[in-house]
Amino acid sequence: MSDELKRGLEGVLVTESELSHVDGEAGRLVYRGYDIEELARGASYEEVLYLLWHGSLPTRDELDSFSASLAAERDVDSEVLETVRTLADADERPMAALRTATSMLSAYDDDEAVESRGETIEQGTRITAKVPTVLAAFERARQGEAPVDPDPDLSHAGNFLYMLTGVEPDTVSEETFDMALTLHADHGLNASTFTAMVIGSTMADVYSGVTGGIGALSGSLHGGANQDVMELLYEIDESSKDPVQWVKDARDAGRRIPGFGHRVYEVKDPRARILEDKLRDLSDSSGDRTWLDYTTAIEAHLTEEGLLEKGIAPNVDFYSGSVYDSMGIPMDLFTPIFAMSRVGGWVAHVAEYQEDNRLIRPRARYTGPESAEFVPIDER
Ligand SMILES: CC(=O)SCCNC(=O)CCNC(=O)[C@H](O)C(C)(C)COP(=O)(O)OP(=O)(O)OC[C@H]1O[C@@H](n2cnc3c(N)ncnc32)[C@H](O)[C@@H]1OP(=O)(O)O
Ligand SMILES: O=C([O-])CC(=O)C(=O)O
Repeated sequence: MSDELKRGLEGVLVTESELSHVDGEAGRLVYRGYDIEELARGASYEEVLYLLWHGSLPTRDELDSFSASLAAERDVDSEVLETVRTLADADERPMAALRTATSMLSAYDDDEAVESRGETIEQGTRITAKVPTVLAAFERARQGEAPVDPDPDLSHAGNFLYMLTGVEPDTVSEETFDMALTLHADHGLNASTFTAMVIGSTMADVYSGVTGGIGALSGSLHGGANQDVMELLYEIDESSKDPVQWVKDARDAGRRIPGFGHRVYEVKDPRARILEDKLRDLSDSSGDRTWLDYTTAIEAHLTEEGLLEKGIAPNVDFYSGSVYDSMGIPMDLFTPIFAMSRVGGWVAHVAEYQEDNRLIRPRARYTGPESAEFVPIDER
């Protein structure tokens, strides 16, 4: 047994996976061999889910029946929606509300235990289908509006935007959102996926894994960074300072820049490249270049400062927020939207790992005293 200590499990291999490969040196991401650029531009989120869960890209017929099975599971029990409203009234943060409601969904699922890959995928299908309904209902409740029933004829992306606003989205918004879902669907053993896998490795149900995944994703070092980036951009805008000066001051004050740095990528994240292109398209068509100008100026400055040379480059969270903001989506929904996509990856990894399951249980090097004399409470 090795006594080498790897803090943060950096570089530690814990399993084999056929799902996604993050090539940190080349800045390349593939899902089951397919380049993320090609999938983002050519495949829908439903196709990507099918690929991750079933091993190959679907034919048209396979996609139609898969999409229909997902759409058929979108309805959420009224008691869960009632709780969602209570959470919105209590001003709960959207990620925390999503975590609570996802956990509650299991009470309305008759098949709680999962005993095979097929059952994991079936339960995962129900959760993946219901998460957008919960999230949209939460946002509607915050706006004092009733939830909008899901529309089974709309795509996963289109239906979410519809449930959020009550209006069918235009093609550009639907395609942009669908692309964002594809980009966020999976990413090797990131912290939230590993969390879901650890939970799955005890043979707990999928609700537990997804609930844990949402909790892990919410933090500012992980998915929470997309909201932090947007807050930073608004802070710059409201300060009326030059973005480069703002970043210089932030760096002088020892602040980390959210949306920069990654445990695996040593170069710019390929998803950030794609989202930057999308932001450019959206800015060109709206004529508002504010976020594009700020983000590109910050990136150029940090490159000049030598951060990129040190391997601290823009990650997916640096450009995603500006894209969502350009679509009129509230800032604190960015991380829940990340979760709504990543649930597909969590389910895929749990299903894959459980096929040849081994309980995940690492060790800590004990540094406390070996022997301490116990003193009863009243004598301390
Ligand atoms: C979807 C995602 O989860 S993508 C990541 C989203 N998170 C963020 O964007 C938050 C900002 N980034 C970070 O905090 C980090 O880069 C992490 C947590 C993502 C990865 O961190 P780690 O692999 O643990 O690297 P670590 O924290 O040890 O940083 C290594 C060095 O880079 C520096 N660094 C890392 N990120 C940043 C940053 N955003 N801004 C400035 N410096 C940074 C650290 O200060 C450290 O420098 P040092 O060696 O001189 O002390
Ligand atoms: O891989 C990681 O550590 C974080 C990340 O980019 C993701 O989860 O998408």
